[in-house]
Amino acid sequence: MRNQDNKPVAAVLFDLDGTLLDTAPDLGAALNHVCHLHQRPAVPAERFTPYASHGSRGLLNLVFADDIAASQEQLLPQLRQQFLSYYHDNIATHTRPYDGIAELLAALQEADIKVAIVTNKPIALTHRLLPHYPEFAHIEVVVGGDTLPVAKPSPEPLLHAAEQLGVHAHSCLYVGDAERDIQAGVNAGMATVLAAYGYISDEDQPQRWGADYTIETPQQLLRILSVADALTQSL
Ligand SMILES: O=C(O)COP(=O)(O)O
Repeated sequence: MRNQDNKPVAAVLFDLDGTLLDTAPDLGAALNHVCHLHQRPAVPAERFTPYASHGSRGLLNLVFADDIAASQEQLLPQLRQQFLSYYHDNIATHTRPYDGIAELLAALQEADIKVAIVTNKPIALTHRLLPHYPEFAHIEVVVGGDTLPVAKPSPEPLLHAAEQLGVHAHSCLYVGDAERDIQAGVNAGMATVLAAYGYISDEDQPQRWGADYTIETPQQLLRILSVADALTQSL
């Protein structure tokens, strides 16, 4: 694949939740822990999974939106602390890379395409989570939601990752499953790929997000890279 300047892609930047890792089961368990503490019924997976890319606040809002609003946000820090404390202690119980991610990352490595992770997950939790998965061991550039003063949809975290990788933003591809991911990629001047296998809810209208490409499986990313033919033979 070539970018607007007809240059090959030098780096692929990935969102984490809903793109590389299926984190929803552990995030949902944290939500249900908070529900239990507050005597609320547990939320089924089909209800929380589409919101798993929206962070602790997005998930807590599924149950506690009215309470948070009625308390004028006073309740949020307590709920968030309860959520994050449980998640910290149970971060990699059910979380797994999506099928094909290990092969995709290996193929990119073989093709000398650099890779980084740009997530809105707090960086301390990200660094706690990633070592559970050996397929990410070679990824040195990881930008979290609080690495900089601003998070996605700001382009800054993506530009920071490109700088760390030593590549121009225009030669990067950003892959993510949420509107803020596509906005951040567009704002950063990167080509954008919507991971349609991730966490997308019925309220979302991903066809309006303006992604340059859409993939239904991680392997499909190779098809949209100029190296696809050579690499897919090695898969
Ligand atoms: O934890 C979040 O806020 C979302 O994380 P993500 O950016 O990797 O989807």
